[in-house]
Amino acid sequence: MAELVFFTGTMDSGKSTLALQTDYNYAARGRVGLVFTRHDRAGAARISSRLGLETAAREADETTDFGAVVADERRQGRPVDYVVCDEAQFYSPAQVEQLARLVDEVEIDVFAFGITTDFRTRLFPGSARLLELADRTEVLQVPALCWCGRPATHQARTVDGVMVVTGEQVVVGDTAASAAVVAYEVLCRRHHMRGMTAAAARQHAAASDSRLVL
Ligand SMILES: Nc1ncnc2c1ncn2[C@@H]1O[C@H](COP(=O)(O)OP(=O)(O)O)[C@@H](O)[C@H]1O
Ligand SMILES: Cc1cn([C@H]2C[C@H](O)[C@@H](COP(=O)(O)O)O2)c(=O)[nH]c1=O
Repeated sequence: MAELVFFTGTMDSGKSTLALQTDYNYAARGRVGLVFTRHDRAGAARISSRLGLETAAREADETTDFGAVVADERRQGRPVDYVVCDEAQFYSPAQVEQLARLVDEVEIDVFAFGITTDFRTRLFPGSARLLELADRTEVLQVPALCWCGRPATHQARTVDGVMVVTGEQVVVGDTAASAAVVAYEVLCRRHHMRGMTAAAARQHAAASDSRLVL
């Protein structure tokens, strides 16, 4: 029985790595898949993992109709056994519905990978639809950690190192501290709600130390 599975976790929890592994393992057994992504950090039509793997993929944009793409492949005599969708938070709810129909009507497995919430802790529309429709939602097993050591559950956006809570929902970026002006940091809920990034915690600690000295 085909399934729609949503693999989720914070940024940096291994989703793209798992997407690439999933495709590799299915392809190794002779199954034929289509691999999609949207707005990967490495650029259009790429899937990149922080473990160093990177591969070509099909870029899904807002006009992509997954049902039509699969039908087209089949018309040209190419079978499609499964579909891998990375950065699925960026897909529209309508596109997630197309993926669900591929599972139900064409018996194709769909493996979607993405974060659930944005930097304001609000669901991405595509992720909300995946949570609503998936046969299974799997949370990645090795969590990224907040600076305090708790498993991270949310991601903060920083602009020039300072956490922000307003802005466009979609801004492609990385968790690396060396990243450009806009970067992301994974946090536990407690520290996200307090606006306490690692840098803010260090400043807070330094200010407390200097008060003790005075
Ligand atoms: N040098 C490294 N050695 C071991 N594991 C690493 C290394 N660099 C990154 N990773 C692993 O890769 C994970 C991030 O993988 P990635 O697929 O890019 O995540 P996501 O797609 O969820 O953002 C990290 O949580 C970490 O476990
Ligand atoms: C929180 C948040 C993230 N993004 C972007 C930043 C990255 O380009 C991707 C997540 O990639 P990953 O493979 O899970 O690391 O999403 C965004 O656009 N808006 C946000 O609020």
